[in-house]
Amino acid sequence: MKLLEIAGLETFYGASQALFGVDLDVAEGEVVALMGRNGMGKTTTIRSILAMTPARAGKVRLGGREIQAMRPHRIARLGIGLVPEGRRCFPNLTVAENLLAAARSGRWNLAEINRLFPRLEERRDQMARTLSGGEQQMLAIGRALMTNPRLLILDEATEGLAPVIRNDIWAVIRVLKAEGQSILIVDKTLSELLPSADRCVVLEKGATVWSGRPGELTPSLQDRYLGV
Ligand SMILES: Nc1ncnc2c1ncn2[C@@H]1O[C@H](COP(=O)(O)OP(=O)(O)OP(=O)(O)O)[C@@H](O)[C@H]1O
Repeated sequence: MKLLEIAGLETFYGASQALFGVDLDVAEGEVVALMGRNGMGKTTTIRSILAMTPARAGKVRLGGREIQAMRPHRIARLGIGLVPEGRRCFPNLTVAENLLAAARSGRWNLAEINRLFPRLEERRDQMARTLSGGEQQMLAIGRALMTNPRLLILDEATEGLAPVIRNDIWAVIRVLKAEGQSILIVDKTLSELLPSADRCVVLEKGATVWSGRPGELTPSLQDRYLGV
């Protein structure tokens, strides 16, 4: 069953069109990599799924229900957890307060997040603004999971982080995948992204131009669609 279905998405920033027909599906339990060079529309697609920048044409369905005309907070409540680019948390709340502020009942609660991210438990009473970049990213992922989303969306979750922290984050993504969490993920490091993805969707100039399994994304396709 398809959890997320996007068809013919077109999105504008003012008069400037950014998306020209994005098609994308995420099945239950699937990890889908949303790919493409800089500026091809990955973040805009994510913003349109959540109606942060609403689409002007096309359909977005979550669990079969059309959501493109809904407000962002309502879409989030229907079960989409976003880890946005730039890892926004409440700087003047503690780690535990940040997590609890996002809580909705389900598999993920404070104890389970602490088990997933032992570093967050060690820092539970620290203000979020005092965390390192990597810890803030863990907190952002923890916050999204605390909403117990049907679909988790990660936009450049490992960007700018030290290798050891990136490894921790990829390990968590593998745990989530093994548990059947549906995930839509944008990440620039193909060597880390491809082994975790079930399927890839490639955007070029705001439109879907290729989709398939990671093993089908040959070096020549990578060069054509993702090379610099
Ligand atoms: N706030 C904005 N106002 C106007 N144009 C924008 C805005 N944000 C993005 N765009 C434009 O929309 C297009 C798609 O950008 P988007 O950020 O979605 O790409 P991306 O694939 O996520 O790129 P990156 O990998 O650099 O984050 C680009 O041409 C970009 O310049």
